[in-house]
Amino acid sequence: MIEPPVRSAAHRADLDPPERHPEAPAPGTVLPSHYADCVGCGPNHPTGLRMVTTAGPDVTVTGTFTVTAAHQGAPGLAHGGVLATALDEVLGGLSWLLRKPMVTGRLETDYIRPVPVGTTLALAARCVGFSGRRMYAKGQGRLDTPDGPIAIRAAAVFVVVGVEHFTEHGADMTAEQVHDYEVNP
Ligand SMILES: CCCCCCCCCCCCCC(=O)SCCNC(=O)CCNC(=O)[C@H](O)C(C)(C)COP(=O)(O)OP(=O)(O)OC[C@H]1O[C@@H](n2cnc3c(N)ncnc32)[C@H](O)[C@@H]1OP(=O)(O)O
Repeated sequence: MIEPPVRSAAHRADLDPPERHPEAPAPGTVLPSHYADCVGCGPNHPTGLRMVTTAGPDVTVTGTFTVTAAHQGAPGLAHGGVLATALDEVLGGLSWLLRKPMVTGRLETDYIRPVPVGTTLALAARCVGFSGRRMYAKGQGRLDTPDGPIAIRAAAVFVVVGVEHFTEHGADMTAEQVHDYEVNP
């Protein structure tokens, strides 16, 4: 039997408010790729999304993703899982402003409009608040411009983790490299 998910990314009213870290990159700063082979932002990934993300005010991030033939599901249209990846990446970028390593615990996505190959999605993410280690966030993607029609929306829970999450479960990652993320965005 396949069990359905047991949790929700809908945020409660009593969250601790998001706090932009005092050393967060200034609004307008282009955020670096956190890993050169990342499918979301890595410049070395052959068919990755090559996303570029930018710090916004408060605890917000914007980003762009241009859909290519490598990202199709139906002919000429973006695959839904790829679009979820784009949302995951821009939401994950909130880590840079919070200066906390975190991983996606839950990602809920509404697909509102088809996204044709050649579209540049204008993505945005905002931290809604915290409950313990859980960071609640919301995101959206608009067609072609930041005021274009909304194509996708997301609600997400990220879970704050220690560096051992990456050093124990991942590859090619030392605690010093993870520390670099914390001090050298
Ligand atoms: C400064 C750094 C900058 C870096 C920038 C990088 C940019 C990155 C861009 C990349 C973007 C891409 C990013 C990616 O793609 S990240 C890759 C995809 N995600 C993963 O691989 C995560 C896999 N899951 C796990 O490793 C564990 O299950 C985690 C670590 C998540 C929790 O296991 P752990 O044993 O540690 O903790 P816990 O089980 O005691 O739970 C702790 C708390 O969390 C709550 N909880 C747990 N799961 C969920 C859930 N699903 N929904 C809602 N809540 C959840 C739980 O109820 C509890 O709350 P409370 O009961 O205490 O209140």
